[in-house]
Parts: sequence; C-alpha cells; structure tokens
Amino acid sequence: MRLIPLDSPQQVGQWAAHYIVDSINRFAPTQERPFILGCPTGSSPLNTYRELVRLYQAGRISFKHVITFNMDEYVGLPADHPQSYRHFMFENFFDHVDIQFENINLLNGNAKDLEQECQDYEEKIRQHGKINLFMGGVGIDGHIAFNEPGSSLASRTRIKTLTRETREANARFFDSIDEVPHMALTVGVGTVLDAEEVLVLVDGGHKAQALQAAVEGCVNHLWTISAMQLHPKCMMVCDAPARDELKVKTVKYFQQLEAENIASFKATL
Ligand SMILES: N[C@@H]1[C@@H](O)[C@H](O)[C@@H](COP(=O)(O)O)O[C@@H]1O
Repeated sequence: MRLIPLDSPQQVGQWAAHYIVDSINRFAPTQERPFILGCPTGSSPLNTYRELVRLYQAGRISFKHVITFNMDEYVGLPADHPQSYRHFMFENFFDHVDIQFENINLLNGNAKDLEQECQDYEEKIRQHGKINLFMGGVGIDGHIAFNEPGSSLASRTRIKTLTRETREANARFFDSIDEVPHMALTVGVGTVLDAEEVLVLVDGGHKAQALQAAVEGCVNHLWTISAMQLHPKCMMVCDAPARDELKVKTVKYFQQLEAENIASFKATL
C-alpha cells in the first residue's frame, strides 16, 4: 500500500485527479480498448471531480473512451432526487466532460428486482475484464462503498442495510435523518479488490480512525477498508488531519518514501 501524505483536501483532489488523468492518458484508450474507471460519491471526491473537469476543459484529458462504474446507490430514492448518487454524478462530473452516456454504469436503486440488478452489475464489470482504477472514499466507520462493519471481505455487489452511524453521517445532505434511506446497493469488498488499482481519498480528522485502521490495523471485517491491505496496488491519498491517529513513525516512513513525488507534485501547483 502507498500512502500519499498531503496537506489539504484541495491537494488530495488535485493529486487524485492528476493521477487519474496520467493513468488514462498512459493507457491511451480507444473504442475497442476503453479505460474502466470506478467512481465514488460523497464529499471526499468533490475536489477530484472539480479538478478532472478543469483538466478536461484545459484539453489535458478526454473521457470519450472511458467507461465508468459507480460504487453504490441508495435504494428507493427517485433517480432525479438531488441526493441520489446518479444525480450527484451528473451534476458534479458527467455533465461537464465528454463521456458517452452509454459508457456510464450506475446501480439502479429502484430496479424491480434488486438482487438481479446487483448480479447484472457484477456480470457487466466481468464482461469488461476488470476495472482499471477504482477510486473510493471511506466512511467514518471504515466502510468502503457501503460495505458496513461486518461485511464479508469477499462480498460482491448486493443490497446492504445501512447502519445508524452511516445514516447519521449522511443526514447532513438531507432535511432530516428520517429521509436517509435505510438500504443501498453497493459493490462488494471483493469487487473493489478485483480492480487493477485502488485509490482511496481520505480527508478530515473525522476519518483519522478509519485511516489508522486501514494502514496500521489488522485486516478485519469490522473495518472493511482494512481489506485494501490485501490489494496488490492500493493508494491512500490523505490530508494532514486524517493522519492524526497514525503513529508518528508511520507518517515519517511514508513521508520519506513519497518525498520526491510530493515535492514534484507541489511544484506544479
Ligand atoms: N457510500 C458512501 C461512500 O462511498 C463514501 O466513501 C463515504 C464517505 O463519504 P464522504 O466522502 O461524504 O465522507 O460515505 C458514503 O456512505
């Protein structure tokens, strides 16, 4: 695992966006050989999407041959509900870049048969081989996508009941907690682990415990983010407050490892 110790949420977004752009450009996707990108929602990726849109507008990247798969979606929210993840993605990213509509994959939380919807989603990912780069965030309780504590680390796309803690954390986007759905569709931990590469965005002191569990903790289903230790190519991109629970020695270690990379990144700001 790589840990990229940055200063602010803005830097986290810039770093991640530049990393994604470089990965796509290096891959040089075509119609026949598209780049498959996994996408999260929430507040963590907002800076990244903003920077991706800016880089697109500057002519540094095209999403024409990029296929996306989103991580999760609430069950039962109308598709045009301002808090549906579908709505979030169009508002913050898809509407502002040249991605082709048919290349966008989102879980439908209003499907008649939700289990079938989840199986079809897994199948569709499989048809594309694998997700080249899965970007994600992390919940306060260490969940990745909506894989709440106790989720199987081998889980695949399925329906999950949301914990009270997650509903409380997400209540800030709704008028009251009563409006936060009780269930969601989510890719599994196993689905994320299958990706070629995983990039997790972690910012804020409220995520410090989750980052500590991810980096220093044991692989444990109570902190599903810790399963990323099993991934051959995972990167945690974090700001300074998110590192508050890590040992000084751990932070120093990663700062030394990434010193050159971070210096050259900061020189471009
Ligand atoms: N299902 C989402 C996750 O995919 C997201 O990573 C996490 C963190 O959200 P935020 O970035 O708003 O802190 O919470 C939500 O519950």
